[in-house]
Amino acid sequence: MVASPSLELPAEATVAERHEKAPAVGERIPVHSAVCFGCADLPHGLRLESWVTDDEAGAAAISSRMVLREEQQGAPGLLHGGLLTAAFDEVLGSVVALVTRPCVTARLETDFRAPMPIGSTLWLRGRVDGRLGRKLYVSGRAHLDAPDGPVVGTASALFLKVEMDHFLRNSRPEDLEALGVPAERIRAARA
Ligand SMILES: CCCCCCCCCC(=O)SCCNC(=O)CCNC(=O)[C@H](O)C(C)(C)COP(=O)(O)OP(=O)(O)OC[C@H]1O[C@@H](n2cnc3c(N)ncnc32)[C@H](O)[C@@H]1OP(=O)(O)O
Repeated sequence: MVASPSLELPAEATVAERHEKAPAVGERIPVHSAVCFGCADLPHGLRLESWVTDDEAGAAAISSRMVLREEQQGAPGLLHGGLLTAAFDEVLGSVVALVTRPCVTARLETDFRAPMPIGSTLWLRGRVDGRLGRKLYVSGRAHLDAPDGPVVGTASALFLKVEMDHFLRNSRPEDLEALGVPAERIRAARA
């Protein structure tokens, strides 16, 4: 499958290795926010669990697991497609965070290759294919019921490195303050 032009890895892109302070191969990636729909242990969340994995080329890579639950149906008995895209957003965002942070999703393309029955487990993989300036090019695959099970979905995405100001300007002030950001700093970013 050919990615959309803006998702194609440019020839000048370089290998994106893990940051020296990122978790090591085999380590679990911690929940990055207690309210995250993707990784936090919330009743309504995806509850993805992720681990750092090895990569032949030395690029940042992760493996993730997600159990498909009753309340996630689209067609009867099958996973809602948007939730696979949400799962890829989390997995690819998490792998990018091993290289640099903060980053946000600019573009994300999902290919749905086979239905995903409720009750099964998705094993997802994410890899940073390359970096060029602020742009991180990533790809992912979802396997059914085993890390090497049938491929049910693939994704390509572009993430962009942003400054903390992105959140200081756009997140709700009360959420930032709950994280300990001084109100003064929030006001200054919005002035
Ligand atoms: C520890 C953390 C773990 C995280 C895991 C969870 C992951 C969840 C991640 C998310 O879901 S983030 C939420 C969803 N994304 C957003 O809310 C982002 C909303 N969009 C924006 O804020 C801005 O559009 C964005 C920061 C992405 C870009 O604005 P900028 O002003 O910084 O970029 P600019 O427009 O200058 O473009 C920079 C380059 O990127 C390119 N670009 C920007 N948006 C693009 C796009 N959508 N598609 C393709 N290319 C794009 C643009 O063409 C340009 O290319 P060149 O440098 O070659 O000229």
